[in-house]
Amino acid sequence: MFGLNSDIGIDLGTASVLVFVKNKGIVLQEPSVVAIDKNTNSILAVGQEARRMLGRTPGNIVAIRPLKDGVISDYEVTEKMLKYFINKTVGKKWIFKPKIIVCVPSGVTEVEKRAVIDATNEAGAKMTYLIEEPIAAAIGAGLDIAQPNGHMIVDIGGGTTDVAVISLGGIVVSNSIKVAGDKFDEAIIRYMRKKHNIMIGERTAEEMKITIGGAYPREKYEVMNVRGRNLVSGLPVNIEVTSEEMLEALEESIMTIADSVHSVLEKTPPELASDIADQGIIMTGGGALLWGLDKMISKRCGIPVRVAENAVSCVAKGTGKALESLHLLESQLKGNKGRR
Ligand SMILES: Nc1ncnc2c1ncn2[C@@H]1O[C@H](COP(=O)(O)OP(=O)(O)OP(=O)(O)O)[C@@H](O)[C@H]1O
Repeated sequence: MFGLNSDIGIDLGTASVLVFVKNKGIVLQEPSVVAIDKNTNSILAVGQEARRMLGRTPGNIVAIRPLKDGVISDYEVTEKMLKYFINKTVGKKWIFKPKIIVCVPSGVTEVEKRAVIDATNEAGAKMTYLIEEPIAAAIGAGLDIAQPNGHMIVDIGGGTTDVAVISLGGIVVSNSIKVAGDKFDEAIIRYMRKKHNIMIGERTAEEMKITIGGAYPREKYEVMNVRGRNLVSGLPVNIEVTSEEMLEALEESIMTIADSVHSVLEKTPPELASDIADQGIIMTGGGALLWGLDKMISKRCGIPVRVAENAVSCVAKGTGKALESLHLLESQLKGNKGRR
């Protein structure tokens, strides 16, 4: 427990949830997965423990990812998951309920924003504020976004890729697409089915992406032994897959992301575009760690690209920093009072 009045920042992601507690830093990082007993509708596990059950549950148990494409797809389960993580980080007994800042992708609709605010309020917030992911990512990456200077952030998560040009603390041009880490995994699953007649699970696909996946040719081939089920015989098989094959599997999704960056650059006012050309593009989010993605985007756009330090935790860190200056931001952030 972290005291009786700990305001918190939450990176409520499709793949993972990170919680930042004021004066403590990031105290929780867990997968956004909840395991539920269908017979009793009770929660069996949340986070890491529930993730281990994905694809491995008997009939009465379902392991659910309640967010899809960066937004809430199962409201009730999201609320339960949030409640669990909030209790885990600030304890169950508050004298004062915490103020909570939650990140949302830049393209979300008013209805989607409302769902995040309501779920967070129901989970126990005194007041919920929303911050756009690229702004949080930029702050977390250590950029001084308050200056009249253009920065480009490409935040690649599990469900969404947010591309934004930021200046004077606000977003000038942006684009949010539903192509990110999850789509990479789906592309690998499709590739394995088509090319090798093998069915693999989500977790295997993610492991392949992290181990041998890439967006740019490597100097030396990497090989991975992959286990799946042969679609013809129905039996388990082992095959070797190379990093070259992964380039083919991921090409379409990678090009969609590179095109999105390119199109935002095309719409960027010239002064800001020249700032970005000087300083380079900053990539954040877990998806930014895909091998060679920075090189690939740099080649496509002709601008240097670098992956931020601790790319996965930038958004949560930025949310935390916003929390520290909540009194200054209160008028800018979209807020809503908790109901209880
Ligand atoms: N080393 C790596 N190489 C490639 N992909 C990676 C690596 N590490 C993590 N990822 C991918 O990053 C994605 C998760 O990133 P992150 O935690 O930033 O997403 P999120 O904030 O939950 O999602 P979103 O912002 O879209 O809601 C997953 O698809 C994961 O597989």
